[in-house]
Amino acid sequence: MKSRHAGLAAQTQSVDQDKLDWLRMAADLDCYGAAIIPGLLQADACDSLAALYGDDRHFRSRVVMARHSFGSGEYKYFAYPLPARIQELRTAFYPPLAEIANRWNQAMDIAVHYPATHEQYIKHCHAAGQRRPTPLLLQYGAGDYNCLHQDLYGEHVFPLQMAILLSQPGKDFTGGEFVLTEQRPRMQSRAEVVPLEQGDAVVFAVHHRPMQGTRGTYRVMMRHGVSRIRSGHRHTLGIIFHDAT
Ligand SMILES: O=C(O)CCC(=O)C(=O)O
Ligand SMILES: [Fe+2]
Repeated sequence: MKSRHAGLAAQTQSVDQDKLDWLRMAADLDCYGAAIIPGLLQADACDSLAALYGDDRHFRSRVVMARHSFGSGEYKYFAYPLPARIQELRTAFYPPLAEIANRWNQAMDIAVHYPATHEQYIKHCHAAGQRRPTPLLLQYGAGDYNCLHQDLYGEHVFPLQMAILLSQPGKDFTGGEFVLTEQRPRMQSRAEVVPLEQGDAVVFAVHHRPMQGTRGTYRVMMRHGVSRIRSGHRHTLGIIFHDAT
């Protein structure tokens, strides 16, 4: 067990290893469907990523959430080539998350196996017509919110994704909590609020995860969203590992 998780950490060399506790993260993902990575990005890195929002050369499209009843606020999908830091995060986090995803698929009896590297995985997406990049920057103002949803963009779904809070709660904005819900079969939904500081990442299940019950393993449906921003502005970087049709 120990060596397997040491192996996980060794694969994310371009991110600060001291910040990563894969044993805890894997356990949190198994128990709650989400895990926090405290202080993944420094404040200046957060600020410069958030500042990209105004420069349309980095993006392939802009979505005004209210137009699609997704909530209120807006986001932009990055274009290829992704900014270096984002490409690096996507590549570095994929291998350890693929190990967890493969373990989950085994537990849920799903016959899909994720390859070891993101480069290999994205080739599968592209071959299946999912060629458009999905990393995104989100921007919310006072009164905005993000409805509970799942980021599915085609047949190929990598079951874990990551969001990094780029703004500072209490200073840049108030409200705007990251929220997850889980729907267990024939049971009422449970909500989980994920407390994030600026630069923290949350890794979470995209659409479902296995849960050990008394009569075996079952699938829990997961959704995520953001509660209403009470004041100020909030930016998030979203890293989704599959591409879109
Ligand atoms: O703004 C947030 O915290 C949520 C972003 C989101 O929905 C995503 O990254 O997929
Ligand atoms: Fe999302």
